[in-house]
Amino acid sequence: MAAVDGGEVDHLAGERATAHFDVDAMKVAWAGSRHAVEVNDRMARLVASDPVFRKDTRTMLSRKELFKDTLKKAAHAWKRIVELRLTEEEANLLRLYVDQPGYVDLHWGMFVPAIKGQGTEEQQKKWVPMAYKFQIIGCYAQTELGHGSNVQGLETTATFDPNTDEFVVHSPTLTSSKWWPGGLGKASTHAVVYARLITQGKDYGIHGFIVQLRSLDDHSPLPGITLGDIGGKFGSGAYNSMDNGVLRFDHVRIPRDQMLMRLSQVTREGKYVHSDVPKQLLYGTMVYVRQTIVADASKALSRAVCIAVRYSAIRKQFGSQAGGPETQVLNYKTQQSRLFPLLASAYAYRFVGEWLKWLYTDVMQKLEAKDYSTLPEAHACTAGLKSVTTSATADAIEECRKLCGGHGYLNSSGLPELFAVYVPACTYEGDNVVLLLQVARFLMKTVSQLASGKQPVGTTAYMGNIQYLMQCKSAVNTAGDWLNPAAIKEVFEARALRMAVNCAQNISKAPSQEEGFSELSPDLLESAVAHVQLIIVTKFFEKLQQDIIGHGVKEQLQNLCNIYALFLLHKHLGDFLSTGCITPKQGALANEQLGRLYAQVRPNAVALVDAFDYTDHYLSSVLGRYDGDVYPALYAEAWKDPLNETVIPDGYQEHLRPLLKQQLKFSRL
Ligand SMILES: CCCCCCCC/C=C\CCCC(=O)SCCNC(=O)CCNC(=O)[C@H](O)C(C)(C)COP(=O)(O)OP(=O)(O)OC[C@H]1O[C@@H](n2cnc3c(N)ncnc32)[C@H](O)[C@@H]1OP(=O)(O)O
Ligand SMILES: Cc1cc2nc3c(=O)[nH]c(=O)nc-3n(C[C@H](O)[C@H](O)[C@H](O)COP(=O)(O)OP(=O)(O)OC[C@H]3O[C@@H](n4cnc5c(N)ncnc54)[C@H](O)[C@@H]3O)c2cc1C
Repeated sequence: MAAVDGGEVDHLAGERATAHFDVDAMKVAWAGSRHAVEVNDRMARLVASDPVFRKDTRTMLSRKELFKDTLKKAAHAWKRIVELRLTEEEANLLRLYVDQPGYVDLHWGMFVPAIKGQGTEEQQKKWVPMAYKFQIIGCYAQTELGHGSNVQGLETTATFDPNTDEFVVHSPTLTSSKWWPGGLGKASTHAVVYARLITQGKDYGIHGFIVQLRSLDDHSPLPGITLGDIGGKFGSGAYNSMDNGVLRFDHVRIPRDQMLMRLSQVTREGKYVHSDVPKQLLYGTMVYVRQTIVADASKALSRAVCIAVRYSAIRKQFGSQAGGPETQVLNYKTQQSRLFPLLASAYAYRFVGEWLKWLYTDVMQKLEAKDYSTLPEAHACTAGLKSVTTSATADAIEECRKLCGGHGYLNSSGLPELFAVYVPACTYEGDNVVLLLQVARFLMKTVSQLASGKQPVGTTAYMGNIQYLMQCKSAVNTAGDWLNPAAIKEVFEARALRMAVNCAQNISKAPSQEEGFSELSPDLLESAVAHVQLIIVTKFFEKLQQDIIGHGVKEQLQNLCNIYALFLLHKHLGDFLSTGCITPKQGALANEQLGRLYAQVRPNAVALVDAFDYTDHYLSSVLGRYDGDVYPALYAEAWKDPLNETVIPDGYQEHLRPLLKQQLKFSRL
């Protein structure tokens, strides 16, 4: 029996009516422009209305069915992109709303950018058009079974043979097997492979090579190549749609011109020539993707928050007096204090992601003009923001699941799958701890340069104010004083600088810089987090300085910005107190102010998540439905489970009936 009574429409109408701001204008602030709202909306609806892109039974598919479904969706998406002559912007959004990890993510997200970033113009002319037309499918094969974080430790070799003008690509050990590349397992025909370049008997370290893996006629692996999928991953559905792969080379020959030669070259004679560019540009594709991952964090977090806010407005528990209505769980202060900082974080990550995109574009333009001065900062910002936003988002999705009580644990809530898909973001594209240590290294370098009088710039410019920031005391006297951006910025700057200087001083006491860094690494992580949080807070304040249009929009964003900053202050109170930036009393005032801000957000909460403008298809959650008609949807969804296809379950005859009918009795009974 699967029938349910029909629900009423828009159970959240009352919530929407209490909003104090123009939701359409907030959509523009969130998306970045009116054009962005329009194109997002159009692509989301295009996907939602196409039956091929349905995903409501995804978690019930077997791995093989899921993978085939992913191939079907990718091919259909491509067909629609071509038929409708979509622009690159539209095509990217269409893929985003299809919302199923697959080989295309790595093809467009890493294979093409690697060739564009590290290939010569000639190589780009040859390979990029084929990739753009899907005549070849590519992946990014860097990580190996034995080494991922330590890129310099990769073992795969590419040895130049001057007799044939070829490289011989080889996997010398089991641990040198490529392991993890998405799209490699079953779909890719080509890969950008990272391997140690050996020529004239010398090892020149890691370089990129384009290697064909599979026949373009029948998709079979080429001679000398062993490859396959690495196996099932965390969660049902989720990232199992992706064919993360294993790859081994047995002396596979490729032409010399398939080494990506923009940064360094091997001549016909086998001479190694390095161009006049920093060798770290080899890591350029990772920097590019880390930047996109920050924007993705706000997407994933806002989805989870949208589900949790809408459901919390529908769900009622306790508080009924004499048969009166129960209390919406969103009215509980504990629910607000857990949920609203996540709502604020979604907005914060959205705006810092926007800024990071700008920074990345700016750095790329400078690189074109052979100005490499901003590369270290770009690396530190992308690494740090990738790390902080993905860790917080993964935790936040799990918190949203708990905020939805028992129903959050159902696949139909959308939250388990969202978590399972999202959580590897803390590991891929650089383990979050490894990346934070890169930020710490950058900070220690900056601190050491302060002594020599070098003025720090960009996101470390605040460190130049060292005389003041090392000794300042917050002047906050009332809870309301914490609404002053200057008061917040000052304590975040002082905390970050003091933590960095403390680390630098303690490192200098160690026998060597290296030993000191290693010994102090847990503190260095916290110092890096403090610096990155300062960046996020600062960029939110800077966003508020921009021209923000629409009734009440700026006020809402101000509230969210203050919540984001004061929530961090409350969470990391120990840092602020131990560095002497604030007093315990000031910490308590910040908390008092937070409570007031939550009360101001409460009537706007549903409208603030509506501003994300997500379709029900994209949210994929019975709890997060736009109309709030949760219970009939939950009820109907249960009946779709394969277990409910029959009234009597498979296995009854073999295992249940004999048990129920058994004559044997325990002697003691
Ligand atoms: C719209 C498109 C979206 C597509 C998104 C698709 C998503 C699909 C999902 C998943 C894809 C996942 C793909 C992957 O995971 S690919 C593999 C990623 N692997 C890693 O990230 C490895 C991490 N490790 C490293 O990056 C490096 O090994 C390292 C940790 C940085 C250390 O490198 P190394 O040993 O060479 O260097 P040092 O620490 O000694 O540093 C030397 C100096 O170089 C500077 N540096 C390091 N990295 C960079 C960089 N990227 N850019 C610029 N500069 C860099 C470092 O700061 C040192 O500088 P110094 O001045 O101190 O000498
Ligand atoms: C879903 C998914 C998709 C992926 N896709 C791709 C892909 O398309 N292409 C590709 O090439 N790779 C891919 N990867 C691989 C990914 O980039 C690596 O797994 C990642 O870089 C982490 O490296 P690792 O696995 O070697 O972790 P490890 O470095 O082995 O990490 C293990 C632990 O050691 C710690 N650790 C490591 N080094 C240090 C240090 N110096 N100091 C302190 N702690 C340390 C880490 O913090 C972690 O806790 C993917 C991985 C996943 C999970």
